[in-house]
Amino acid sequence: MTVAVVSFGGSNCDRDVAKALRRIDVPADTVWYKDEEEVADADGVVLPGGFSYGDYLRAGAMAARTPVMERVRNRVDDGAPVLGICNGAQILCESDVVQGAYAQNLSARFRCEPVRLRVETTDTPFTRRFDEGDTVEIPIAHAEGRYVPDDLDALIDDDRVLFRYVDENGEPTDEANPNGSVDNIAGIVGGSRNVAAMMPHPERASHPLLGTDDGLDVLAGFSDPSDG
Ligand SMILES: NC(=O)CC[C@H](N)C(=O)O
Repeated sequence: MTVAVVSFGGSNCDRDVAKALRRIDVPADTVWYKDEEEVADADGVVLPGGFSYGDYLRAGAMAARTPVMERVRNRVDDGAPVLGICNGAQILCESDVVQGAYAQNLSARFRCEPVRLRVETTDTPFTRRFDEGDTVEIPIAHAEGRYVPDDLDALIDDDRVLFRYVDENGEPTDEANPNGSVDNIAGIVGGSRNVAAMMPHPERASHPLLGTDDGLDVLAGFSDPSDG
């Protein structure tokens, strides 16, 4: 599986994700957003974190309107694994690939800290290595991370909540919610369960030296399923 990590002007986590993927033997490289054919040919796509176009208008709003997003949408429709991380998640919402929107954190502050997440569904490439209810530690770093779904009931009924922010007991409390996301939602699933959007950064949890490598099991969604 060859993964294209799409770099926009202002992306800043693109090389980190590509490196983390290569650590788990997934061939991955950054692809400039103008190189649309490379995205069209990739087996999987990551929209990485950062501040595309300086977060002007709303975070992700401008990147969502670049032509490469048509290619990303095609890969989603084809069933390829596609992951939006932080700014990438915002871009997926802004382009209506997944439902909902990201608003400013309730604290009105940029929050950069480790958070605990509970795996809410294992029926996605990105969580198939977990058991439902497992918790992982993966850092966040955002100012506009308050997830507001269009239709919360539909998300829940379709089992499309990927992660929730939880406390040390695995409970989705207000204190554990770093940004005021509705129902503590930290990640969601779209398409035919092959596309996911999440605010925490798995590439920042990809080596014991970073304090946790829990994120590698998420990125393993791009590995061949037969590798276990
Ligand atoms: N780390 C990121 O991707 C930041 C996302 C976005 N620019 C925000 O601050 O909300």
